Amino acid sequence: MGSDSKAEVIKRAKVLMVGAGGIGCEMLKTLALSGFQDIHIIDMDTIEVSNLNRQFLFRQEHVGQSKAKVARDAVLKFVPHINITPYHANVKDPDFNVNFLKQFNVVLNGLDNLDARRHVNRLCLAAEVPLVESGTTGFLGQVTVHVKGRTECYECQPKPMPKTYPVCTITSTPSKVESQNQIWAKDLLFTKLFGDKSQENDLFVCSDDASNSEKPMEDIFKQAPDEDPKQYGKKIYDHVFGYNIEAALVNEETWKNRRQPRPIFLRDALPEKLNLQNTNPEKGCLTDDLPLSVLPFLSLNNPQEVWNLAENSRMFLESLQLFIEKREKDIGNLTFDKDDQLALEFVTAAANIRASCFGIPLHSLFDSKGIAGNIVHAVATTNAIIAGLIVIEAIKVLQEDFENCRMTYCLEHPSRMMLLMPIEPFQPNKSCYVCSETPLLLEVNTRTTTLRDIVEKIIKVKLGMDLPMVMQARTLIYEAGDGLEEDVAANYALNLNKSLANLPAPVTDGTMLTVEDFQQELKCHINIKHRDDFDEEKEPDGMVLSGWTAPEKVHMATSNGESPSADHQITLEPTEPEVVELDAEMLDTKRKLLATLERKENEEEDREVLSILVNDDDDDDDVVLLDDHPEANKKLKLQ
Ligand SMILES: Nc1ncnc2c1ncn2[C@@H]1O[C@H](COP(=O)(O)OP(=O)(O)OP(=O)(O)O)[C@@H](O)[C@H]1O
Ligand SMILES: [Zn+2]
Repeated sequence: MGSDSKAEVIKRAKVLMVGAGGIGCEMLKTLALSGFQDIHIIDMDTIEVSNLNRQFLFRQEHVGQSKAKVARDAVLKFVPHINITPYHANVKDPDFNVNFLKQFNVVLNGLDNLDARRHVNRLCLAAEVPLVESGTTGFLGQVTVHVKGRTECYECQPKPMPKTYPVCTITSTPSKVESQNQIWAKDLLFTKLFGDKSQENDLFVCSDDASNSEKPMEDIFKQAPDEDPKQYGKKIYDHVFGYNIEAALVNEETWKNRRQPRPIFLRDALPEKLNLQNTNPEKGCLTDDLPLSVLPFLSLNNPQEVWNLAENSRMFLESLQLFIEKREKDIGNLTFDKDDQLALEFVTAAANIRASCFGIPLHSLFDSKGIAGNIVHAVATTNAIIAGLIVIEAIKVLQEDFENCRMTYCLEHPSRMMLLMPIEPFQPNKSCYVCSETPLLLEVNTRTTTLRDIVEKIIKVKLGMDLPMVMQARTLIYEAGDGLEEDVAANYALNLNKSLANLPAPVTDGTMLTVEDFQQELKCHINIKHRDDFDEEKEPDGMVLSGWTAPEKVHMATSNGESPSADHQITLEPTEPEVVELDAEMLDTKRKLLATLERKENEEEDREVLSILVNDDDDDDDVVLLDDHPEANKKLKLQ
């Protein structure tokens, strides 16, 4: 496609979009309006009410339907004569293998988790298809370009662990991102009970049982004047953790690709005698000096402790009751504040009960405070800008104009008068175990560590392989998968429980293991180094893996979802714009910041795409206006 004109490459391109959420909806619209004719979309999710505020291709009547399919139908309404092929599926399904990917000219990610991003990165490397990767968190975002052999791959550099959390799908599918339950508890339930009651959300959904009740559904959250607060609390409990979950289960489409939740009713969570026990603080015990709290009355004094389901259930009921009895005048005006002790107790309990429904880890009050206090709301405009930049980069890739490809960071505050910071893509990292053959090093006690530890904690979790095969020299010591012969599977099961040194082909100091995942077409080598002792605090796994891109803790709040894209280079600290400049100076010499005032050859073309994404009638579509700039209204050209 190299020497062809832009219009031609766009017309002939076959593109794969992964993710039809916040970024994905914007991206599909921009692709279609830019002239792309053949677009495939994979998304495993169904539409939630909480998506509607920014995933503008979806409407209320689409709730519960496949995102990929509804996005296709919505776009075909305004661009009817193009081909859009939706797949309501997980990109990790074996159908989307390397051969499937090879049919595409470019892959565009609009994902929200590290796991799927790593998987797509590996498929793209194996299929030799360029990848444009993206992520947003609030006002921050980034687009990066990954071309095998030319630029670093998505996994060449460590990924920061986000300290902030996106507002995610908070209604029926919190299977991956644990913070989703905190968001659900504070933004939906807390608000519904104690804040703006008119807020529209999925909480009204009832199972048939509940909807048979005489009261209209809206009334469920309203406490009747003569209603006992305890009874009211029990009713809310059963509604949100029992009937709502039952109702969500009805839509089989939603659970096709994920684990089903279990409804929890109060009678199952709390033995009747505890349920009846009146722990609610006697009015005399509560003084104005102390913050309202249920903790002392339930003897839950350690904020680091994770409460069990019964404790969470009691906390839920007691804190709700206390709100009603002691803070009646605030009700209707409250928004969650992590420093409001009672609110935090309520939100922690509600989030944990919901996590129990979904079989995901619960959090202590302490952790919950961190999570609930650090949630970043998705900003539709950031998604639109990022989607536009993805399309701009995709076009450069299709034209094989790799020289001009840029990784672009969207900042919250201008730095060097720029809100969009373009950076030349980096060279591949020669010691990346994903895109180069460099072996990893694993320090481990080979006498005490089992093969299972290595497979689960290292190969699956750290290296992100799904169906690994492990070889010691020529001996196959483990293989995952369903189609194994019975005796072979039994043999591997035995191996899993053996320590490394006791395997049929012993793994000891100096051994090199070969690990391969056929689906991802990823093979890597692990050199084993025996070590007797490990620091329990710093090395709790009893193993140290070097040479992989471990998550790093940095200040940046990144990514559309739980993990960021390639973003290790810059510390985006909104209150200190100069940080960008300082950090940039420390970058490799090849890593240059580019002055965006400089007009580029392809600026005219980029402008067309940007005008689609900004979607504004005025002809300033191609510019970014900077806040607080001394030269008011000075306009910077986007590169
Ligand atoms: N493994 C996967 N296979 C297919 N689609 C995936 C996979 N992982 C994530 N996705 C999709 O990527 C999209 C990410 O979009 P986005 O971050 O806007 O998420 P969301 O769940 O729609 O919204 P939010 O999380 O902000 O509430 C989602 O629609 C999600 O279904
Ligand atoms: Zn790499």
